[in-house]
Parts: sequence; structure tokens; C-alpha cells
Amino acid sequence: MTSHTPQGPVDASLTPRYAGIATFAKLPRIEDVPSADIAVVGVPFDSGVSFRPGARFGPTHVREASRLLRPYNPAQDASPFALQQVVDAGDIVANPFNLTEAVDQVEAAATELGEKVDKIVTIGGDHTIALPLLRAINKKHGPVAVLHFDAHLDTWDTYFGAPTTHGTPFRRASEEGLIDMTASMHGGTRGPLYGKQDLADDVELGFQIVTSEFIEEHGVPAALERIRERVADKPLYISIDIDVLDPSHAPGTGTPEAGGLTSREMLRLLRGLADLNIVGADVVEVSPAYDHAQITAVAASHVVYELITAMAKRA
Ligand SMILES: N=C(N)NCCCC(=O)O
Ligand SMILES: [Zn+2]
Ligand SMILES: [Zn+2]
Repeated sequence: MTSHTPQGPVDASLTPRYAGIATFAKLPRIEDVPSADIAVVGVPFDSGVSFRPGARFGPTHVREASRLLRPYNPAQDASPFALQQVVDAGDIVANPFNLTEAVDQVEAAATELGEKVDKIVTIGGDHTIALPLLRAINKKHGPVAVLHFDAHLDTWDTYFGAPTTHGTPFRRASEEGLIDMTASMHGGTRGPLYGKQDLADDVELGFQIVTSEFIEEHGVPAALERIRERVADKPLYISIDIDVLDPSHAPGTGTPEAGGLTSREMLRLLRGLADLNIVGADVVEVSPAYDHAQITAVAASHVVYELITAMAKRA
């Protein structure tokens, strides 16, 4: 916990929120405060995608939409930016022409940032970046429970023979022993797979699934019960692919699938997990070229806000 009184966002009643540079929620930059507890960092990188590109512009787009966030979160009864020093740590440089180097750059930068702050929420970028982020968090916490909200499993093996893509981060993470295989879970999964074997492999890799259909059929409370029972108080990394939301709630993404969660369901799920031991998180796959009226970016900014609130409260 930082010793100084946290410096909050620019006061929107004194400076119009649409004026000035868009840090996340108009929070101070990391270099503007003596120390910080929670950092939001961007990873503008999308060289790992299998379909529509453009998530490299995700961090900027989500920051733009986040200008409208306010400091008190009634749903969690907390003012996160007053409880902890939350900052924007800018963007991690990731080489767009060399995926292996990019992944190493993300791991190194996240490791270094993790030495300065207690917790990191990363805005992607495509889902490839979850792998280096998990490598970095393992240095601090060892294997973590991974709660992965996504339309997709992202435990596939290779694409065009390439092992590191946005469809494969959680298989690689499991193979490397980065995840707690007794406590990890996907949420919101749906849509066509390559074959039935995908699901069998996924179990072998340490995941259970709460599907999108389960959430519709049994509701958010039943989903929360299953997740909470599996994760318990293990160190928890939450990875949110924005395509877990239905395309009507998140059109701005690269591999959309029909039949997804509403943003209301997603926010309720996060609030219901807020007291868990969340050690890090990412929100990925926002691709602004396919967004309309900032629908996806608004949803993503609120998802980040709920994650930060949960982290600040628990601390
Ligand atoms: N991680 C995301 N968003 N998508 C993975 C989809 C992989 C595929 O095209 O099969
Ligand atoms: Zn996905
Ligand atoms: Zn994904």
C-alpha cells in the first residue's frame, strides 16, 4: 500500500472529461505519482489473430471510452481510486513483425511493472498476450487459478504450425505449468469448435467450463456458485476476452460468436467475484474498426473498472 494519499482522476467538474489526454479513467500516469498500487497498462499488439485484425488499437479505444467513468462505484459500494493509488502505466512496446520477440517484450515489461505495483490490469491487444502475462505473474505468485471469460476455449494447439497465437495461450500456459489445474475455468464459452476432441483436450489441460448457455439457463447466481467453489481463495488471474459478450454488446472484436453474454451479466459476474483473491487481470480483443458508437469500448472500460474496484477493495 502506498504511503501517500492516492491521487485520483482529473476532476470532471473542473476540467471537461472530453478535454486533455485520455489516460484510463483520466487517472494520473505512473510517472506522476511517488508510487502506485494498481496499474492499468496497454498492450497494442495483434499479430496473433486468426481472423479480423485491429486489436492493436484496443488500448487507445478503451481509454477514450473510459473518460466517462466516475470515481464512486455504487455496485460495489467503493471509491476504488481513493482506496488505492491507481495509475495508467502507458503501453508496452511489442514488436508487430516478430511475435516471439513481442511475447518476450510483454513478459519482461509486465515483470518489471509488477515489481513496482501490487496489481496490473492489462488492456489488449489480442489474446496471445495472456501467455506472457501469465508467465510474468507466475514469478510473483506461482501457478494461478485462471478464470477465462471468452466465447472461445483458446486451448487449441497450433495454427499453420504456429504454437503462439490468440487461439492457443491457455494450452501453452497449462503445458508450462503456469495455471492451477484444479482451480481454472472458462466462462461464457459457446460456438462451433473444430471437433469434439477440443473439449476433451480442454479438460486434460485443467479447465472446467460454465458455458454461455448455462448462464442463460440457470442465471448468474448459479454460475457464480460453480466458479467460486472451484476457485475458492486461490490466487486468481481473470482473463476477459471481450468476445465473451454477445456481438450486440461487443461488435468491435475479431472473432465474434452469436449467443453471448450481455454486458449486464458480465458486470454482475465480476461483482459476484469481487471478494476473491484477484492477483491480476486482462481485457483483450477489442478491435475498434468493427466497433460502433463505442459500444465495445464502453463495455470494456466498465469491465476494467469493476476489476480495479474489486482489487482495491480487497487490498
Ligand atoms: N481468442 C480469440 N478471440 N479467438 C480465438 C479464435 C481462434 C480461432 O479462430 O479458431
Ligand atoms: Zn474469444
Ligand atoms: Zn480469446
